[in-house]
Amino acid sequence: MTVLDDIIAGVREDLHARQREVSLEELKERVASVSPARDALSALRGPAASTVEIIAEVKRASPSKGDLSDIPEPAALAHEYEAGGAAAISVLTEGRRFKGSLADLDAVRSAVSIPLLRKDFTIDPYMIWEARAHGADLILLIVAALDDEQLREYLELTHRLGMNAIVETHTPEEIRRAADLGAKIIGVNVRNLKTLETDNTHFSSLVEHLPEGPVIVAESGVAGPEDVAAYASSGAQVVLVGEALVRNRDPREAVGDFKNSGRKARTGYLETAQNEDEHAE
Ligand SMILES: O=C(O)c1ccccc1NCC(=O)[C@H](O)[C@H](O)COP(=O)(O)O
Repeated sequence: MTVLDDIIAGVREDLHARQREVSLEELKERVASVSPARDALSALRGPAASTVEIIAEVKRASPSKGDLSDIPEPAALAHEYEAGGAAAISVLTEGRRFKGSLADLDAVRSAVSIPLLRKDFTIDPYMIWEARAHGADLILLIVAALDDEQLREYLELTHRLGMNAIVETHTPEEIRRAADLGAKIIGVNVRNLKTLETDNTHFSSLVEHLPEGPVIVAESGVAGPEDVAAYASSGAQVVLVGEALVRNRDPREAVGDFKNSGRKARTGYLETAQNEDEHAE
C-alpha cells in the first residue's frame, strides 16, 4: 500500500461518516444558496504575463513533516495572505494527516474575498458539492488517484458548479492525461507520493511535456524566494506554498517577497523565450 493509498483509505472512511450526517440532496440545497464561485482562473492568470501568482496554503501538519504550526485562527492567517497579495488561498481540509477541516474552509471563506482552493483528496462527486457548499472556488484533482472516467466526470461537475480545478500531475504520462482532459489549470507537484520527498528540479524536467494554454502551477518544495524564482524561470505562472508560509513569522511580507522574486525571474524567462523565437525566425 502506498502513502497515497493509505491517505485515501482514511479520506474514504471520513467521507462515509459525513455522508451519513449530510445527504447529497441537502448539500445541493446549500449550494443553491451560496454566492457564485469566484473566477479563480483569471485570478491565477494574474494581471500581466510577467506576474507570478502565489497560492498561499493553510497547512497545520503533513504526512512528511508532522506538525508544522497550530494555526489557531485560520481566518487571521488567510487575512495576512490576502493582504500580502496572494491570488488564492489553499485550505487543506483532510483531517487525519493534515489536521484540516471544512470548518477551516468556512472560517477562511468568511475572512477573505479572493478565490479559495479546497485542497483535499477528491475521490467522490459528493466532495465537489461539499467544496462548493462551503464556499470553495477551486478544487484539486490528483491524476494519480483517479482514472480517466472519474477525472472527466469530476472536472465536468466542477465546471458545472462554476468552479475550476487544479489537475495535479507528477509524471509526463499524468501530464498527457491532464492535457487530453482539457484541464485549464495543471499543477506539477514536485513531492514524490511514494517517498514524500520533494525535488524541485522535477518541475524543470517536466516542463517540456506541459501543453501551451493551461495555467501552470508549481506545487511544493518552496523554502524561500529563490525557490519561487527557480520555478518562475522554468515557466511556472503560479506557485503553491504551504510550509514556508505557515512557519514564517510574517506571512504577509513573505507572500510579497515570493511574488517579487517570481516576477523578476518570470520577466527574464519571457525575454529569453522571445529572443529564442526571434532567432528561430
Ligand atoms: O505535504 C505532504 O507531506 C504531502 C504528503 C502527501 C500528499 C500530499 C502532501 N502535501 C500536499 C501538498 O501538495 C502541499 O501541501 C502543497 O503543495 C504545499 O507544499 P509545501 O509548500 O512543500 O508545504
